[in-house]
Amino acid sequence: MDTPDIIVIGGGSAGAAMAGRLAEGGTRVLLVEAGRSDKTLKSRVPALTSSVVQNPDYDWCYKVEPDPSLGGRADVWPAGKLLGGGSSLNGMMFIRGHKWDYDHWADLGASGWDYQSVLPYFRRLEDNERGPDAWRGTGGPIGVSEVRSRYTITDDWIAAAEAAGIPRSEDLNGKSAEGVDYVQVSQRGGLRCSTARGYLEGRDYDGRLKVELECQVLRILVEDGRACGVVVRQGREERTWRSTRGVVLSAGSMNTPRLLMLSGIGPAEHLQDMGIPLVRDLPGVGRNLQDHVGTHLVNTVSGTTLNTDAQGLRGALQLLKFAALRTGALTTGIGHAQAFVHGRPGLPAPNLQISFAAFAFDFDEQGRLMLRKDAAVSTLIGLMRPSARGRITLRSADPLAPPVITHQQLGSEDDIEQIVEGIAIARRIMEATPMAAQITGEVRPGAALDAPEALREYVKLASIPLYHPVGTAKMGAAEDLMAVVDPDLAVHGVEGLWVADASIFPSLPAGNTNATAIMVGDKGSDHVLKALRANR
Ligand SMILES: Cc1cc2nc3c(=O)[nH]c(=O)nc-3n(C[C@H](O)[C@H](O)[C@H](O)COP(=O)(O)OP(=O)(O)OC[C@H]3O[C@@H](n4cnc5c(N)ncnc54)[C@H](O)[C@@H]3O)c2cc1C
Repeated sequence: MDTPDIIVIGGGSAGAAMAGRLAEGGTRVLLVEAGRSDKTLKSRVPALTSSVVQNPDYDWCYKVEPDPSLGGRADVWPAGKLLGGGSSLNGMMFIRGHKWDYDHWADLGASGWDYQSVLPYFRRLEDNERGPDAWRGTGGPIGVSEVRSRYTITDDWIAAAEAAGIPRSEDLNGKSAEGVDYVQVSQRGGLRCSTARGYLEGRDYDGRLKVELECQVLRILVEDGRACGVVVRQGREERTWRSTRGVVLSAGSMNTPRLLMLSGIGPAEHLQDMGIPLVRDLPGVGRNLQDHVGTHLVNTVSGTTLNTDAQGLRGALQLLKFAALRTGALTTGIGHAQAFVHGRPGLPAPNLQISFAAFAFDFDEQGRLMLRKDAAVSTLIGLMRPSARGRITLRSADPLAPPVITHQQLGSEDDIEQIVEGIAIARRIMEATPMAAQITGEVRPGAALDAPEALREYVKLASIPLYHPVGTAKMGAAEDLMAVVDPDLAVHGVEGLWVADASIFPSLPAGNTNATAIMVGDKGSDHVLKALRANR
């Protein structure tokens, strides 16, 4: 390909969708991805996810600053560094979020991103095993399937949740995102269906799409106020690639603000401190960082769970099952059933995601995460609308230096209180029929931890980030000084530059963020195509 029309930076959940759809729409696209190919069993076989997460060959492994709200812990935040990005290493839970979330985006200034406007894109991006209806789609690039690692105890958990008063949802991605149901996963035929697989694999769109791997963009070239190319590092070489119509930045919530700032687009004062010449003062770049946070309830149980299935001969049987039928333990994602609930009255939408898995992890003596050896289940109580807002800044002007990530997962006493309320709901499910008869113990927090104050302390120490960073280049109206892109995803004040990834979310949706990021890439392509047609 000669000079492309558009360069897309980052082939992750949103970027691969963006690049595929732009090429489908007649645009000549160069997709530049820092990571390697996702065509490896480690990514494709669902249960091998743990071999890519926190593996620097496939993961950016960002170390955040010590978080005072988590007792000063400095966690490592994983982020996909391979084609497909997060969609190639995540837990594969496929969930869109609540109607209210998108109507709220529109209220925050993202006009044209209300629920009715995003729904057609959620439908067109998926190939839903449950079939189509007014809310769900078939024939799209992303396979959405039922969990193929089925355990009776998951059915029992759903029944117990109903007995505890949580209504059964027909489809949490359908008419109502409230109640309890099985998880759906982004898989096709028992293998992970990343955006690399869904939008790119085996397709070059009649020569209109070229993908460069292991090629890290160092900065975006802006000349006379217009984005016209990128400076990249491939191997030891540094080079410049130009495009005729512009650049789409889809490098994810940590790298998108980093690249904007390295290119002179961001808070003027910070750029001056870093010695980077200012191209456009946008104070919102890197601000508004949000992430879900959650705490686990872990129970030992009688009967079979994935933990016991992973041992010895049973483990061998699971291997055979996977090889022959693409079912069983090796197809597991991070959750098997889930409930979206209102933890307290008066909320416009559920504030808690309670995810159940028919397995549980523990830490070994070196502090590494290991599957427990006994039959155990885990319930993750996730806070859907945490109050904290963090920040991404540059460490230096060195484009290879990791960014500084400053965040407090638990931003207020009320955040902690909501999780404590969620633990009470999760415990009530375990005490309900038919779960109660199978519970042999509570490992975490531990039955002795019952008093509210003790539980609050537990939440502060045991909560974990859910790896859903969003919002660091937020979309908003022109009059919102902290908005980085407008509702067409165009960067304020720079021609020919768009952002499409989770960084543009004005706020967190209720649920894991991959499906929403893909929707942003897919819908975003229509905004870019519209702009290209208008400026012909
Ligand atoms: C461990 C983990 C588990 C998760 N589990 C789930 C789940 O079960 N369900 C769910 O819905 N969500 C889950 N998520 C979240 C979800 O995967 C992300 O929200 C989503 O992938 C974000 O998409 P994105 O397009 O914004 O960024 P990404 O998918 O991260 O894409 C960014 C891409 O840009 C590339 N890139 C970055 N910088 C450069 C550069 N300078 N030059 C070139 N390329 C660059 C990256 O390598 C990457 O491929 C999980 C995330 C993680 C990390």
